[in-house]
Amino acid sequence: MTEMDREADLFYRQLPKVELHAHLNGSVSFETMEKLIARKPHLNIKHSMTAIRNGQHRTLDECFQVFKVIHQLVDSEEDILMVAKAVIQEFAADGVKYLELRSTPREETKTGLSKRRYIESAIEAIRQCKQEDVDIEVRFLVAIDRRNGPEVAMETVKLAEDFMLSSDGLIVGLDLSGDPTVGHGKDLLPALQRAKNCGLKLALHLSEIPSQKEESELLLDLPPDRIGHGTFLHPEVGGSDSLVDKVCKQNIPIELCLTSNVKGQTVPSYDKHHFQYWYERGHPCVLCTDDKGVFCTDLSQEYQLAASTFGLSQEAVWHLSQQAIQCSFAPEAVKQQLEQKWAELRPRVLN
Ligand SMILES: CNc1ncnc2c1ncn2[C@@H]1O[C@H](COP(=O)(O)O)[C@@H](O)[C@H]1O
Ligand SMILES: [Zn+2]
Repeated sequence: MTEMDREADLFYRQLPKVELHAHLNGSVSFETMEKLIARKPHLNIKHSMTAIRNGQHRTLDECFQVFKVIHQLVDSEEDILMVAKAVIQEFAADGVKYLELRSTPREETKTGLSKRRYIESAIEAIRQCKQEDVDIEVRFLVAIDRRNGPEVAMETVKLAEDFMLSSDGLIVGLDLSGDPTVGHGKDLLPALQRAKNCGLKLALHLSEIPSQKEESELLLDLPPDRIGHGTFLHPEVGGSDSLVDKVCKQNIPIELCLTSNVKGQTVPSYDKHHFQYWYERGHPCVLCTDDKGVFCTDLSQEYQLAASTFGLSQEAVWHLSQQAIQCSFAPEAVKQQLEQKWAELRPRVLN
C-alpha cells in the first residue's frame, strides 16, 4: 500500500457511517465463524462454505445455499447473542454510528427456540452493547422470509407489532427478504399492509432479479419506506418508466449493496452497478453491505469502492453518508443526535 492509499483507507474508516441493510446471519465475521465452527465440529463445516472471497462469484441461488450452512451454525440462544454482539461491535469498529440490523426468526423446530426468544436474544445483544458503551446506535428490523408464505408472514408481523410496543423502540420495522425466485409478493400484501398500518416501517427487497416487474408494481403501491437493491427497476435493465416514476414520486430511498450484487452476479461488474443510475438523478441512495460476512466486505470498503468506481470526491462521499441519516427509521431525536455527530466530526475527517 502506498502512502496515498493508506490515507484514503483511513478516510473511509474515519468517515462516520450509517448501515441500513445488514442481515444478521450474513454479517458474521471470519473470527466469529471460526468460533461457531469450533463449537460444532460434528457438522463438518469448512469456512470456505460460509464466505465468498474476493474474485469469487456465486449465483444468487448458491448464495442462498450458504445461508443454509450458516443457519446450522447459528441455532441457539447463545449463538444468536454471541453473533449479534460481535456483529454490532464490528460495525462500530468500522466507524458505523447507526446500524439497523435485520434477521429472520426461524421456526422453533429448526432452532429449538421460539421466534419470540429469537427476537429477544437479538434485542438482548443490542442492550448489552449499549451497556458496554459501544459507540453505535442500533435498531432492529424483523425479517420475513418470502419462502415461508403468507401465514408465516402474518405471524411474524404480529410478533413484530408486540415487540414494537415492548422493546423500548428498538424494533422499528420489517424487512422482506429471502430467495426472490420463490413465492409472490401479492400473497404477502395483507401482512405488509397490516404492518404499515400499525406503524412498522417497511424495508423491502425489490426487483433483486429481473422478472419481478408485476410484484414490484404492487409492492411500490404500499408504498415501502425503503427499497433493498432495486437492481432491475429501471428500463435499461428490463424494468420500466412506471416503476421508476413510482420510486421517484414517492422519494423512496434505495439501499445499494455493490459487492453483494457483483459477487451474487445480479450485476455484471462494479462500473455497471445501478448506483450510478439513481445517484445521477439525485435520488436518495444509501450504500450498505447486505451480508458483510458472506461477501467479505465492510461498509468502509463499500464507500471506497463506490468512490473509486464512480469518481466521487471526499465531499460527495461525506454527503452520501450524511444523507443516510434521514433515510433511517430512527426517531427524530436520534436523527438529530447523529446530524450533530456528523457536524462535530466533519473538520477532523474531511481535509
Ligand atoms: C444476497 N441477497 C439477498 N437477497 C434476499 N435475501 C437475503 C439476501 N441476503 C440475505 N438474505 C436473507 O437473510 C437471511 C440471512 O440472515 P438472517 O438469518 O435473517 O439473519 C437469508 O436466509 C435470507 O433470507
Ligand atoms: Zn439483503
